[in-house]
Amino acid sequence: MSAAPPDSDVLWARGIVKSHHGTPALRGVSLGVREGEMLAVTGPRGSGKSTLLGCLSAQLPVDEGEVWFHGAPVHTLGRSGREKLRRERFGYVGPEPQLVPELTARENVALPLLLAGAGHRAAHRAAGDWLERLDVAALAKLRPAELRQDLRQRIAVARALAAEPPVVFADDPTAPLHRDDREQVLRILASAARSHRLTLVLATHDPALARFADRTVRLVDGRLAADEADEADESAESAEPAEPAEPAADVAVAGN
Ligand SMILES: Nc1ncnc2c1ncn2[C@@H]1O[C@H](COP(=O)(O)OP(=O)(O)OP(=O)(O)O)[C@@H](O)[C@H]1O
Repeated sequence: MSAAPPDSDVLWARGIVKSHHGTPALRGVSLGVREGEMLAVTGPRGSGKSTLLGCLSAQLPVDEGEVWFHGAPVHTLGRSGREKLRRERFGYVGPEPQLVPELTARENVALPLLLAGAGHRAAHRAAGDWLERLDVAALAKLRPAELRQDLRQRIAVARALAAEPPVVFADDPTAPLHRDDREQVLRILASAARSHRLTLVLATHDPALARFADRTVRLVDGRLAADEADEADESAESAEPAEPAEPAADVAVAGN
């Protein structure tokens, strides 16, 4: 029997099972992500965080279970449907900055806007604005090979946000950054998400970074830790909109 996803959830997953070449990575994960929410997925190395983000962001097909985006099934899409969904609706920042080497920083950031149909001038103006927000405007004309990895990552963050997709996935996005820079980049991600009402799903094994989120779920060995699993099961079974998340007491980031 299959209940419909709650209207309040922009992303909703039930019973996701996923293995990599026979190695189980997710063993039945159910959760909902509310619109405009910043959700942190924490857990030790190898607990399945990247795999979960891969399944939610339509990069990886699930072996079993369901993934829904705005009430439409993702788990039934083929490769090209998933690619289209990713291109048009999702932003993604991985642990390694992946930029197009032939393009300048500004061209890299403008790319998703151009693919979304923006005009050249508007795309480049918006790209310049995002580079400025990430404190890398001075690097606009440089190519990735001319830049340090932490600076490339700032550009990758600008690129993920530039087209203001409804959902941004950030998989350990601060990994290549110096400790002092991590908080700043996280703040920029969080404040961009809040001011533009983007939904942000952040994987990190650093609890200090998870405090930026509205809500945290913890994966252990491919499963949600007990309290979160209970909550997710209830939500999946009842298909009722869940209560708004209580922000953690130490959430330090304000709206903008
Ligand atoms: N491409 C792959 N091929 C084989 N096994 C994989 C692959 N990707 C992940 N795994 C395995 O799946 C499990 C979950 O990995 P995953 O990368 O999702 O965890 P993670 O919590 O994101 O880890 P980390 O914090 O180190 O990034 C681990 O046992 C990992 O070794």
